[in-house]
Amino acid sequence: MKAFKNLIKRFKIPVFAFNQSKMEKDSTSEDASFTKPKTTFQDVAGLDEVKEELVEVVDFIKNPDKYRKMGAKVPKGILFYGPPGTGKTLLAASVAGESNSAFFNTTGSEFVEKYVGVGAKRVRTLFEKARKEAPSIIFIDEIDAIGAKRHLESNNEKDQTLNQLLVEMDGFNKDSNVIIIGATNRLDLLDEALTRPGRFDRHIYIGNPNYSTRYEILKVHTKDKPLSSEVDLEEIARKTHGLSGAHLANIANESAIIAVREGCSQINKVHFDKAIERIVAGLESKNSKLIEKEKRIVSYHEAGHALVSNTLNTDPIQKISIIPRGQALGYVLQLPDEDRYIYTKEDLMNKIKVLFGGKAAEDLIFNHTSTGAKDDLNKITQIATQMVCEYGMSSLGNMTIDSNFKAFMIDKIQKEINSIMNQCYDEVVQILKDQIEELHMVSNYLYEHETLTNDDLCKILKRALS
Ligand SMILES: Nc1ncnc2c1ncn2[C@@H]1O[C@H](COP(=O)(O)OP(=O)(O)OP(=O)(O)O)[C@@H](O)[C@H]1O
Ligand SMILES: [Zn+2]
Repeated sequence: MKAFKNLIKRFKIPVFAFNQSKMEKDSTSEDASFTKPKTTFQDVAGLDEVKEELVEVVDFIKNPDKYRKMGAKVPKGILFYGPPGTGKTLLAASVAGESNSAFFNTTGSEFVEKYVGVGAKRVRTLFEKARKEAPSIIFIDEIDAIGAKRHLESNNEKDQTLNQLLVEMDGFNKDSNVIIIGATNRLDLLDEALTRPGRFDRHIYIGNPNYSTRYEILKVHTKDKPLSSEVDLEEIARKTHGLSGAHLANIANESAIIAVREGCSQINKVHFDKAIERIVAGLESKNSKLIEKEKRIVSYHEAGHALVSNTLNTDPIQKISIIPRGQALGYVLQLPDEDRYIYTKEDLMNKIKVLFGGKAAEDLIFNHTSTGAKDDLNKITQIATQMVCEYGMSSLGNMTIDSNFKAFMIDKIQKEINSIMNQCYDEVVQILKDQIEELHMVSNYLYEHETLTNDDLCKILKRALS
């Protein structure tokens, strides 16, 4: 038994999943306990853009006067949203660690009680305590448990709890130096009262990690573990597309446990493979070949969007990713250069063409389309319909067609919509055929790196020219 314990120690297998060893309990008052985490931004791998934003928050907590003198508004509420296990709690703890604040780690469901008034009282106590211990960070995980839209279900107790939270946030003394960080997997479920300016008004998306971030996360979680020399973390990062940071932490931990079980003194490649298999099998029955194939398809799909957008000189692409996000397979983040309210016919046609870029690329390369184009097709149909029925941009002439009229003209409308869509689609296919080499290059880049910025795209296209 002693030998086993020593092995556990050697592999640094944590007894608690969360970095408990880095936390010091300072208080155990039943209703509102807090810790002083030692977690820093260094414990959070990747997520550089998010950390950059949070550095400012940390500075604010440390030097509130500097900002107040300038009349700058205190950030009060920050909302992290995105899929589970992506480091939201870890980030909140690291803000507390970096700023040496008291960390109140709570969950929305803790406040939801059977008895009316109990949740509200808990919120009150929590804020009182946080103000007393300031600077403090109040972290509320699964904030949707109390902050879901109020009209969806009438629950007196929940409403009271949410109201109390709003009252506390509004009543914040400007000098109190308490920051609340909420986390949710579903931003869309939250009551607008919570997300409006002055409350949780900074929304930060935290998504699943890309290849290089997965590599960094693996490094963090194996740093104190004895790895045998043939273990290749880059290869493991490549194999774990679509997994979250929590999954990766789990894989590192699981492989250590397997190594202990097998009586080995180091963690080897086989241990990792077994651990990956176990974690992935627990998630879905997909085998890795299927995942690879999907990844190929999505890479071409997103590369198609990007190339068409670039060719037509529409709003520049900010970032493309093939990491699944919600229902969409991959996504293209396109930022308009300026806020626009008026679009010409050409603008709208271009929008349709960029949207067709994904489907056209799939058709061209694989000779068939996946279900991943559904979202694009929805948008295309909507724009084309508006062009015909609302903006007078078809050969039906300068007229708007309301729903009464539509029933009589449905065939004609359909014909116009089809003609717009076909014209756009054919042009897009031609654009992609003309740049088939570029399409392969961009797609390969995406497959490998999983994200692509506008700069990356420009570099690839320049290389294609030379
Ligand atoms: N970027 C990262 N760097 C290092 N470790 C990470 C990272 N992301 C996740 N982890 C690991 O995954 C564990 C779980 O992450 P965390 O609890 O912060 O996720 P979460 O987004 O709050 O999840 P949930 O939505 O389920 O509450 C962390 O304790 C850490 O070990
Ligand atoms: Zn698409």
